[in-house]
Amino acid sequence: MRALIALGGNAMTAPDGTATVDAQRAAIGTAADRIADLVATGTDVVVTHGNGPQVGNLLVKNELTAHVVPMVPLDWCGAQTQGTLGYTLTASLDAALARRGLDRRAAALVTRTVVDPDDPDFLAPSKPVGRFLPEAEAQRFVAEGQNWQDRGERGWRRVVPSPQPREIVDAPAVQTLVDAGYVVVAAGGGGIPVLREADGTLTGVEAVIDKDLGAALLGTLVRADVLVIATDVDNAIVGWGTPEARALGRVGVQEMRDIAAAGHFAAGSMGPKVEAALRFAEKGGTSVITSLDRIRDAVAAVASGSTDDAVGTVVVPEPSTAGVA
Ligand SMILES: Nc1ncnc2c1ncn2[C@@H]1O[C@H](COP(=O)(O)OP(=O)(O)O)[C@@H](O)[C@H]1O
Ligand SMILES: NC(=O)OP(=O)(O)O
Repeated sequence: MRALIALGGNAMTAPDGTATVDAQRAAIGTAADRIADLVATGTDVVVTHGNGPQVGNLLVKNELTAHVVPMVPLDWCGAQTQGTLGYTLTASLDAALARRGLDRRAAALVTRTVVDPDDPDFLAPSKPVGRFLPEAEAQRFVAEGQNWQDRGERGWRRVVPSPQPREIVDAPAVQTLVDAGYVVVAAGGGGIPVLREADGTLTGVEAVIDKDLGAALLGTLVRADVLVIATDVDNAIVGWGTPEARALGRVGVQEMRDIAAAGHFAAGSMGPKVEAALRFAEKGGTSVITSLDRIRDAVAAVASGSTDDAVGTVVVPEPSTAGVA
């Protein structure tokens, strides 16, 4: 069994999104334990992770210090987050694997993802990054030409272009590492966005790819059996925030496409997770959207062919009646 685990914000920062070093280390330590539990079952694991808070914070640091040291572009900031988070994740994973007496090691790979220069998101940025601010403060930055969006209860957040991932340049290297027995950390932040020039060379582009969409593509390319999107809720919910809310259990791709088209999943949060789950399942794999604590049970349920709805929202290639978990 091969699993691609996509770690969400709660696995990378404090529950309120605080991205201090201690908060990140603590969250990543917990995530590493859950992943090591899965590795202990004999599953091959590739891990990918978000970088929204971290890359947004780096962008701010860049801008604030531009009068002292040279600015670097957003794709460099993304690469830096892959480095720092890869370093922290591999350290925590190695320790968690060793605590379980497993003779396995982690390796992190700087990963590039090709995007389309004509992607419409370059003109209408949609990816929230960095910290939340009250509207009045956000409007000051809007006046300076930045793009900010109202993200609901927690306030406003800066948005940057988020083109679709088209090709993961380093997928063959990920495949080689996982085949060799490594727990591989790859395509962090969806991968560093690059354009493929006419002569075949790659040029970085200022954007942040959605990590769940990157995970779906990488999962297909490394022939994962299951894509697990680990977040802070147990299921995708139909009627989210309404009295009719119900948790989705096992659901077929066509039915899930119809539910998504009806607008049940918010853009910038559950929306891309459901889209990623669908893309992976449409290529023949099984996708699960669940909470971090359930990843081992979710993979076990998929491996055994169980229809247990309690493991999360399971999107399967074949048609199925939408179940209530
Ligand atoms: N229909 C929905 N079902 C479940 N959660 C939803 C839904 N719509 C929006 N959400 C929100 O999506 C959040 C998960 O997305 P996000 O915060 O982007 O995750 P992560 O940081 O783990 O990648 C949940 O905490 C929930 O607040
Ligand atoms: N790149 C990305 O999707 O990061 P988050 O999951 O942290 O938003």
